[in-house]
Amino acid sequence: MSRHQNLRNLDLDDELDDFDGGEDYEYDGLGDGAEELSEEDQENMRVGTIAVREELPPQASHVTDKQIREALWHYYYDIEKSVGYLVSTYAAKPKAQKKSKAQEVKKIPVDEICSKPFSFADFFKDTPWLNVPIERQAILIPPLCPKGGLLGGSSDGAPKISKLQALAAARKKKALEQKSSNTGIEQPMASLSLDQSASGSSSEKTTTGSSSTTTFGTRAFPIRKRKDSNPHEKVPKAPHDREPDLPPADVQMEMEPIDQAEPSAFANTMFSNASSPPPRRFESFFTLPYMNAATPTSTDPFAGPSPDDVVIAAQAKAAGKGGKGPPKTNGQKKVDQIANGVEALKVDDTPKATSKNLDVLAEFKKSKSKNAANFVVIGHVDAGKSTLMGRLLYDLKVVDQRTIDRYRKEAESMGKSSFALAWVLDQGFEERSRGVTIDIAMNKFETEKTSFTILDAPGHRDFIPNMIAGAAQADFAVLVIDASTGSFESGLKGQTKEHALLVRSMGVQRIIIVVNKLDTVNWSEERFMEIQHQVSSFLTTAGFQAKNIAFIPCSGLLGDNIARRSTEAAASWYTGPTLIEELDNSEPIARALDKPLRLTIGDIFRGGVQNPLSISGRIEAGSLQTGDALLAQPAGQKCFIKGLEIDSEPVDWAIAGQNVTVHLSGIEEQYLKIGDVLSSPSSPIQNIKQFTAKVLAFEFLTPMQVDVHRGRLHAPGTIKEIVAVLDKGTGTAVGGKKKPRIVKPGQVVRVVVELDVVVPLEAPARVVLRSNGETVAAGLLE
Ligand SMILES: Nc1nc2c(ncn2[C@@H]2O[C@H](COP(=O)(O)OP(=O)(O)OP(=O)(O)O)[C@@H](O)[C@H]2O)c(=O)[nH]1
Repeated sequence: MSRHQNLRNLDLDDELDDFDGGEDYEYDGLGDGAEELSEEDQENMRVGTIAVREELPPQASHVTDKQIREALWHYYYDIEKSVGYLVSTYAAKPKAQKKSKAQEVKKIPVDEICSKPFSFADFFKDTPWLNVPIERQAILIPPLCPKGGLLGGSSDGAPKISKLQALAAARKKKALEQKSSNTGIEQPMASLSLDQSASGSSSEKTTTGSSSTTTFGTRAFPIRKRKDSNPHEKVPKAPHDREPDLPPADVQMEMEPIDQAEPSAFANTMFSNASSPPPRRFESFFTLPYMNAATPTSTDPFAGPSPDDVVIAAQAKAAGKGGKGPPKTNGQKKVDQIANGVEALKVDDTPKATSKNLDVLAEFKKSKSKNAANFVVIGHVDAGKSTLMGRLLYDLKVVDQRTIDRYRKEAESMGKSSFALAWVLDQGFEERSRGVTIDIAMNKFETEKTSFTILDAPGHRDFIPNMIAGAAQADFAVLVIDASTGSFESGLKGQTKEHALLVRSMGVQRIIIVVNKLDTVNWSEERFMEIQHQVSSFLTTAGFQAKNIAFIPCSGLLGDNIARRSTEAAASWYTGPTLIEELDNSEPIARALDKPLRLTIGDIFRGGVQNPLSISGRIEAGSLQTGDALLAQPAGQKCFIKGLEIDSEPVDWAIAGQNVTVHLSGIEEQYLKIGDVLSSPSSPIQNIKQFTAKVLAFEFLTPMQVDVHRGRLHAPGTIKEIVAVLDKGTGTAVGGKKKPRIVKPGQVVRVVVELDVVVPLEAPARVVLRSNGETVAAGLLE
């Protein structure tokens, strides 16, 4: 196995067992010192060097062992490629072969060629008439589209004139006309005027130039409509508004008196002189909406105050500052009046905090509300997570029979009948058509003691960020394992381990393992025990305490051991609790009720009539009530709570652990994004650009670029420094003062991460570091 395969097949358990305490090591496979290579690599290198040496041709015999080793390293011990590389790089190039006589070109002195008189007969002597050898024939490639010519079309058989010719002809003609100054002479060019073209027979117009005839009528390609150069002049239109046929653009320019474009302000300033005709006013062309006859017009566009000046002056006046401005015109006064009116109409929309000033903690104690617990459902793709939760909701009558029947019908029509239960959670079209969960699905159900929120996380590795968002809100996890033959094993290599490690490193302590799809292995107790054995040893290595791990054999599809005990005879060996019983056994979770408010935005809703801007999320710490002021970070914008909802019911207050919808006022939508944090302005969360965290490495870590995830917050950053490798048990630094430059998977390290942007983060936030789509580490801010 090469070093690369080694890395891919790395077994975390073995790595943890082999871990020597985090000594530094530097890896330079290309150094001469073979001691830096693994034993396997050294052996590969030795055998490879001998093999390459044997394969090398004599002219490459001078290649050194070092060069051979470099080539082997580069080509992953591929002998053939290494030899090829060495020969092409180091072997002496074969001397240029002597050219054969036939190839030799006889050099004829230039003088000789030039002095010889040229003879066509000689030149074509080997190509008898009409029998030119194929290799000497020219190939004519017809143009893909009709050749572009003058605007106005082709000349249809008549000799074509170029643009330049047409222009020259027109100029010549004009000059002649001027010379003759005979007003009675028919001016042929006048026939090209727009008026004429519009009124005459439109299909064919003939113009006779001094030397050529151009037919406008048959167009080989569409012409671009030429803008009427004199828009204020009314051009009689042909009946039915038919577009007149136009002459070539450049010819037309000669014929018509051209409305010159008005020089730019810059040109006017630079080049205008007294003799220049006064620039034409645009007002004569277009009536602009804000112009009327009463508005005084001036030839100097900058003579009066600009619209901005008008508004600024009006505002200054309204504020009582601009009393001593220059005398104002009637028009300006009018504008001022309007501006003042608008100012007077302006409503002060600063929301008034109509708080009931409740003692939320006392209200909470009084309310005797049930325990609230969030759990995240994790596991490898297709382990049956959504089906299991759909079944759970169905058996608890949270979802009715009619809905399930409808899902079943719809799923059947898409050829995915086995996904009907999963559709209770997978609501998106893509999720349903692809049969995979993409985003976190939130559903609620209640047992006697507890009100649960299910966070159904996607199993697919592409959606790990969504899974992280779910894990960040979870009090405990339900890990679903597909027990069917082969699936457990592939799941273990896939997301089963990654998910379990992620939730643990994010602070989740309790985990329930659902050994699912046991119906596919006929409820084999042996299979269950085998899975239990392997998974529990992995979980304890990952840091879960044995007392916080529970295993339940289930079939999500059929509903065995979920809300009811299995009636299968083959499953009679199991006498433990059902999944619901196990969930209900969970101890109440201690909440940070009396800490400052922290609410991470999980979703943003906009456009409601009564509540144009609302957010939802889980209160991580503290409490809030209607009328409270909030601070949205990182934007640093203050806002107010207009209303609160829990489970779509309006409430006056909410407390840590609850998922809440907050209707906001006093803030623009642009200041809020998913992952932002709402806190109380008196104890705000700080925006930071750098943090230190204690993380568990899942992959090799070096100072490298990473994406930092905290719930739904994602931000790019860099591991700036690996401060120390830590002892997993005690958390103290090991390996002396020397800072490690690389961290092995399985090591716990303290790292300093610098972010590209400021984000609201504080200890002990759970963070996950990802790189190139892989989770590389996860842990807690210090
Ligand atoms: N035989 C059997 N099949 C099951 C069971 N549970 C789920 N399945 C099937 O497994 C397939 C995948 O189920 P899902 O519930 O979509 O799996 P998932 O883990 O939610 O998938 P992702 O969310 O995409 O990771 C579906 O065809 C289910 O019908 C079970 O207990 N027994």
